[in-house]
Amino acid sequence: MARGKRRRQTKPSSAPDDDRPDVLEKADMWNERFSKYYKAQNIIPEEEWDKFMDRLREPLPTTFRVAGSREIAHSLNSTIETNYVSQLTGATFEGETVPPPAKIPWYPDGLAWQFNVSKKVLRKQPEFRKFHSFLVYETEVGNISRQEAVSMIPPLLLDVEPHHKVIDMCAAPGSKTAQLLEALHARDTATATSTPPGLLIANDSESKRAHLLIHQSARLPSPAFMVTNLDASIYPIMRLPNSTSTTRGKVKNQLLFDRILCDVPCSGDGTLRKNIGIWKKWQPMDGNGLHGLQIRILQRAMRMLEDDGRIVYSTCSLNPVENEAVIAAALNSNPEFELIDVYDRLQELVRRPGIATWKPTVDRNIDTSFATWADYVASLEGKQPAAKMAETHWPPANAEELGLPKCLRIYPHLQDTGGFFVAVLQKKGTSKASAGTSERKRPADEVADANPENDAKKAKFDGEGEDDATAADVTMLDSSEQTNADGDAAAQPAAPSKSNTTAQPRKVFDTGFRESPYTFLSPDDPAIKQCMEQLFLDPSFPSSNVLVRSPSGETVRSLYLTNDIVHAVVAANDYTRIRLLTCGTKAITRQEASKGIAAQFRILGEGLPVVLPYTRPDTILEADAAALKILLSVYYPLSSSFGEPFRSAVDARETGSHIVRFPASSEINLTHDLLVPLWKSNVSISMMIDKKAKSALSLRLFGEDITVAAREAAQKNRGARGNVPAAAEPAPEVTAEQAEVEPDGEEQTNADDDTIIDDTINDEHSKQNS
Ligand SMILES: C[S@@+](CC[C@H](N)C(=O)[O-])C[C@H]1O[C@@H](n2cnc3c(N)ncnc32)[C@H](O)[C@@H]1O
Repeated sequence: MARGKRRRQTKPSSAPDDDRPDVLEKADMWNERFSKYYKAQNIIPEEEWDKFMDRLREPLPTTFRVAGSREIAHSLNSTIETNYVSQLTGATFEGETVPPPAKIPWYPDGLAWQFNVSKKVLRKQPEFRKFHSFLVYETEVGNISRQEAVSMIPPLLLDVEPHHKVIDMCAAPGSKTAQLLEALHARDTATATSTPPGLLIANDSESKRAHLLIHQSARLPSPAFMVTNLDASIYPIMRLPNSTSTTRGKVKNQLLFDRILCDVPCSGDGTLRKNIGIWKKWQPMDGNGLHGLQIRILQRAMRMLEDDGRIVYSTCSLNPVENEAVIAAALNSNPEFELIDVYDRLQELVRRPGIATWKPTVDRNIDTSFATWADYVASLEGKQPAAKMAETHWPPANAEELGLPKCLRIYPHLQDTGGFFVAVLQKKGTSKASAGTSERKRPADEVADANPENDAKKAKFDGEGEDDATAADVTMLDSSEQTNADGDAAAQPAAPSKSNTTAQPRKVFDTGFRESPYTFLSPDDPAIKQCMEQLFLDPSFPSSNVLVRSPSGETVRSLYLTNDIVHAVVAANDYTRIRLLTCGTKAITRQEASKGIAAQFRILGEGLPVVLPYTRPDTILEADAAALKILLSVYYPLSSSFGEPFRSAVDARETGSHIVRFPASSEINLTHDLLVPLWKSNVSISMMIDKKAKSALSLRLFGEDITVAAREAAQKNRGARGNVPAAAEPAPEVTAEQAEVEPDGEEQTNADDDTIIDDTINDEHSKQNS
C-alpha cells in the first residue's frame, strides 16, 4: 500500500535514478541534539514520541490548493473529483493499489487536496502521469497552488476581506501571499477581476526572493497589489494623502493595516520531512539566534496595526524559543495586545495548544539546566552571557497569564503534515474579526505614546522622523546599508515631473535602489485616449489609476492599472524609501509598429481579467469550440481556416487587439464563458496567451494537449530517444508577416520537465535564512 511505498529506506545499490530523492541513508535521519532538545521541551507526550520521530522520517504527502476566483476554483475542483479521482481510484502500480488524492478535511469548501505517491508512480503509472500533467499545467497558469498543508493555515485565520489593508511582512516565495490576494479578490468572477477597495503589500528583505513575489502574483493580476523589499523589523511608516486617510495612527496620515501576516524567518525544523538536509544541520542555537529578529518583526507589526486589526504570527518551527517565547516577549512589550482563541476555527485540524513552560538551551550541546535567565546570569559569575541569549528566551514570570495555550501547535504525526506554529493577536477590547476601520477611541496608553516628547526618543529610519519604532524595538539600519540587487550604489535620478503626469518630483532616499519610477498618467494623456479608443474601452475605465514605469512618463510602453488606495500610497510615499518593486497589474502594452501596421496598444493575456469590466460588450467577438481548437493547435491560423460567422466577424475587424468569447459548453467541458485576447494581423489571427496556458486549457477542455508546443516537444522527445519520428506533424502556416506578434510568454515546456513534487518555487524554507 502507498504508505509503505513512500517510506524512506536505506538505498539499495540497484535503486533506479528516479527513486533517489525518496531514498535516504538511515544515519541521515537522526540528530542526537534534536531529540535531546525536544524531549527536554516536553511538547510530545512520551507515548507519542516514537510515532512523532517515525513520521518525521517519512516523505511529506504532496498537497495543493485549488486557487483563483471562487467560480473557477469550484469548477476545477469538480473536474478533479469527477475526472481524476474517479479514474485514479483503484489504480495499481507494480501490483499494489495506489490511493487516489483525498481532500484535506479541514480546508474550507474541500478546495485543498493531498496525495501520497512516489515520483516513480507519478512518472510511470498512466493515470497518475496524466493527473500529474494536469497539475503541472494548472499550477503554471495559477489555478492550482502547490503548497504545504500547514502553510495554508495562517491566511485562513487572518480572515481577509476585499476592503482590508493587508501586509505580508515576510512574504517570499509567496504561497501565503497568493492566498491573501485571493481573499482580497473574493468578488472576482470566472472571467473578470474585481477591483477590491483594499490593498495587499507583500514584502521580503531579500531582493531575489522579493522578485519571486512578482512572478507569483502574475498568476492573479491585481490592481490592489504592491511588492516592497525592506527589512520587516524596521518597516518604515507609509503615509496616505490627507484626503484619503481613514486611519488615525500616531503619525499623521499613517497607513495602518487591518490584517498583518508575520510568517517570520525561522529555523524551519517543522519542514524536516521535506528539507531532509535539516537532519544533519539542525542545532538549537539557530533558533536562539533568530528569536530577536522574530520579536522585532512582530513588534513592528503591532505598531502598524489598525485598532481593530488582526496579526497572525507563524513559523514552521517546533521550537518554543521561536514561538511562544516570541509571542510572550511581544505581548509583554505591548500590553494592549492579546492572543485570540481560534479553537473553534478549522475544526477538523488536529492541533495542540501552545505551551507556557519551556527550557532554552544555552549552548549547542543542549544545556537546558537553567530554569530562569537570572539563574543563567548568576552562573556566569560576572562574565558576559553568550551573545545569542536574552532574558526573553526563557518563559516570563507571567507566562500563565498571557494565554499562550491559545496558540496552535501542529505536529507531523497528528495528521500527516509538516510541523507548524500559529498565533493570532489583536488589540485588547476589539472584536475578533471586525471589518473596516475603527471609530473606537484610542486607549489612553496610545494617546500618551503619541506625545511628541515621547516621539523625540523614537528611532529614526530615514532621517525624516517618520518611523515610530522605538530604539529598544529595532536594530537601526541606515538606508545606505540596505543592499540593492546589484550591490551597486549608483545614484538614481529623482522622477522628474511632466506636464501630463500626476507624479511630483521627490527626494530619492535610497540611492542604491535601481527600480524605475512609478509615474501616474494624467487621465487626459493622449496615450490613454488612444488606448481607450483602440481597445474599445468604456468611459468608466479608471484612467486616473494608470501608471507607467519610466522617469517622466514620455515613453508609454506598458500600462499598469492600480486601484485608488495603491495610487494614494504611491503618490504619498517616495518609491525609493519604500523600495517598491512593483504595484498594480501590467495590463496593456504598446505593440511597436511592424510592416503594414501602426503601433497599437494590446491587452496582455494576464491583464484581460482586469480590463474586461471596462470593455464595451458589443466589441467582443463570439466564437465556438471548433474555432478554439484551431486557435490552440495552430500558432497563426489564417482567417480562412475558420467557419462562419466567426470568419466574417474577424475579417470585418481592423488589425490589432481584440477579445474573443467562447461560450460555456458541456460538449468541451467548458463550465464558464472563456474570454481571451486575440491579435489580428493582415492575414492571420493568434490567441495572445502563453504556451503553458494554452496547454492547460487544451488538457482541461479536450483531455489532451493539442498545442503546437506539445507536438514539437513530443517530436523532440522522439528524436532524443532515437526513435524514427512519426509522420511529420502538419506545420503551422506562418509567414514573417504573420509572426509579427508573439503570444505572451516565451517559455516552452513539456509537462514531464516539471515535477509537482519538486516545486522549488514553493520550497519556502530552503533558502529563507540565507
Ligand atoms: C518563512 S519564509 C516566508 C514564506 C512565505 N510567507 C510563504 O508562505 O511563501 C521567511 C521569509 O522571510 C524573509 N526574511 C528574512 N529576514 C527578513 C526581514 N528582516 N524582513 C523581511 N523579510 C525577511 C526571508 O527572505 C524569507 O523569504
